[in-house]
Amino acid sequence: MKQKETLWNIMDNHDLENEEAMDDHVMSSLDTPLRKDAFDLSDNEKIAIIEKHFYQIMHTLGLDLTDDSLKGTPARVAKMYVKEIFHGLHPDNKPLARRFENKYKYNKMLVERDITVYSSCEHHFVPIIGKAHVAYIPNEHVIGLSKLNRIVHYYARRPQVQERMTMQISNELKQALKTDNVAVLIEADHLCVMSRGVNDVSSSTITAEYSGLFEQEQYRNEFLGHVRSK
Ligand SMILES: Nc1nc2c(ncn2[C@@H]2O[C@H](COP(=O)(O)OP(=O)(O)OP(=O)(O)O)[C@@H](O)[C@H]2O)c(=O)[nH]1
Ligand SMILES: [Zn+2]
Repeated sequence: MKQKETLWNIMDNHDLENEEAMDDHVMSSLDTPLRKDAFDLSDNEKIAIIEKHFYQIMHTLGLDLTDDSLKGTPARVAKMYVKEIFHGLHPDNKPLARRFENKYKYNKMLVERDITVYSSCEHHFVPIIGKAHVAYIPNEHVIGLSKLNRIVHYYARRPQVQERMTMQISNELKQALKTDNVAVLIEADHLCVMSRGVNDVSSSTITAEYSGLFEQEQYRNEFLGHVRSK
């Protein structure tokens, strides 16, 4: 209890500093807008602060936080935010995609399709659920297949808009693979569109970024053919 109080004091001081830092975005328009001091707190400090705030949200909604089923929820939500669904906000959690020499001289398209996208809408903090299809045509290098999935997951696990997520994944793949020949297509359902607001459960959102050879119709069509074939 003593330790928790100390952490909550850190939060109160931190909030004051944050107000001053609010407009202090340091990154490019493609980066998720994070403040300079985004990484000053440890994961455990963040969890303690979020837990306190989520307790207040539930309390304000009138929920009885002495109830057996509810009392652990603020801590559960806080841990889930920091360790799971917003895990991709911290650059330490970025997957390492070691490059291997393309020793087979494979110079055709590699497509990794149906990669699960589980993200969160940054406007409403509700899920975005869908699939990403990514492809590249190698030059000198290849990376492990699972790294394609990991790169998608890393950028999905943060508050997002689908367009930025698409561009972030595309840029990361270009850097990791040292080629511009990269395609990214994401099809996703936004719970903020389905379960509230306009309440449309049948629409979905498609975004795509084609670079290098994929700007040419021939390669783009081949990619789309692979994505659509089952
Ligand atoms: N471009 C884009 N918009 C998104 C994405 N996710 C959610 N949105 C939209 O963000 C907008 C936020 O608009 P607001 O008018 O401020 O929010 P709102 O009053 O809750 O809007 P409604 O959803 O129409 O009820 C909504 O139109 C959402 O559909 C996304 O990935 N990309
Ligand atoms: Zn939303």
